[in-house]
Amino acid sequence: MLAELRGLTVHIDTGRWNETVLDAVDLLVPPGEITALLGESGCGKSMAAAALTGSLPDSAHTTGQVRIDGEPVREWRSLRGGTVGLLPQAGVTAFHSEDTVGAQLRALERRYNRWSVERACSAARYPAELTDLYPHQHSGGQIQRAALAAALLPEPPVLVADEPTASLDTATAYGVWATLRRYADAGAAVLAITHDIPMLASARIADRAVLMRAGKITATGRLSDLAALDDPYVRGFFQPTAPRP
Ligand SMILES: Nc1ncnc2c1ncn2[C@@H]1O[C@H](COP(=O)(O)OP(=O)(O)OP(=O)(O)O)[C@@H](O)[C@H]1O
Repeated sequence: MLAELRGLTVHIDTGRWNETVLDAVDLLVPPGEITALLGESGCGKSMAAAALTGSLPDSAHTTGQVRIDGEPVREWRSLRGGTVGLLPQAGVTAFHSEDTVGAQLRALERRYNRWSVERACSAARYPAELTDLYPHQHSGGQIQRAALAAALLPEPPVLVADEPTASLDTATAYGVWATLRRYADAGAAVLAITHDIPMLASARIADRAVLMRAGKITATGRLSDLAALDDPYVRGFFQPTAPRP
């Protein structure tokens, strides 16, 4: 399934301040691939994820389209979870607070009848012995992996992972990237938002990378092609010692 943003502009107006957070963004997330979305903090990556997963804030005004397999999306409720899965940047927001993570994962297993809880937890590197804990009793990295398990359970053909490895040690992060790689190899369209460029580059995990700056897509290509660009903003991502302009 191909997911895409077409000419998507998102303007946020909270009444106290307003800002254009996405500016005519064209973004392709093809099946069978991991597309890495990179860019400096606050440039709009999570907003692009929210647009693809139908979870923009109420204060957002949009123009342009979100398309799944070429068809403009009008009714998000029918797509969420089963068709388009989201691993949110703050994993704890994937759960409600009143029930254990295990109970919530089992509810997803029953609802979608796709992956088992055991399979999803193992793929997400989430330790099964934690399932009796409530969401707030987890560490940041633990709840992030629980949220990945929750996102995988419905086996969505499109998976958006917002900083899937941000709170993880290197070995666990590598395991999570390997899972996302296998998930894409099985046919899913995966969009991974990340600052974990050294891991992406060394393990050749992503098929393509898309670079954002101030709400706009500024470059798209293989990671190695982007790394070779003679642009100070781009170089800042690949050579962390160089100050960004
Ligand atoms: N719920 C919200 N309501 C209003 N504005 C928001 C909301 N969430 C984010 N923004 C604004 O949208 C802009 C883009 O934020 P976004 O979260 O997409 O950045 P990001 O690239 O994902 O950053 P980071 O790498 O730090 O997570 C920021 O200026 C931010 O202040």
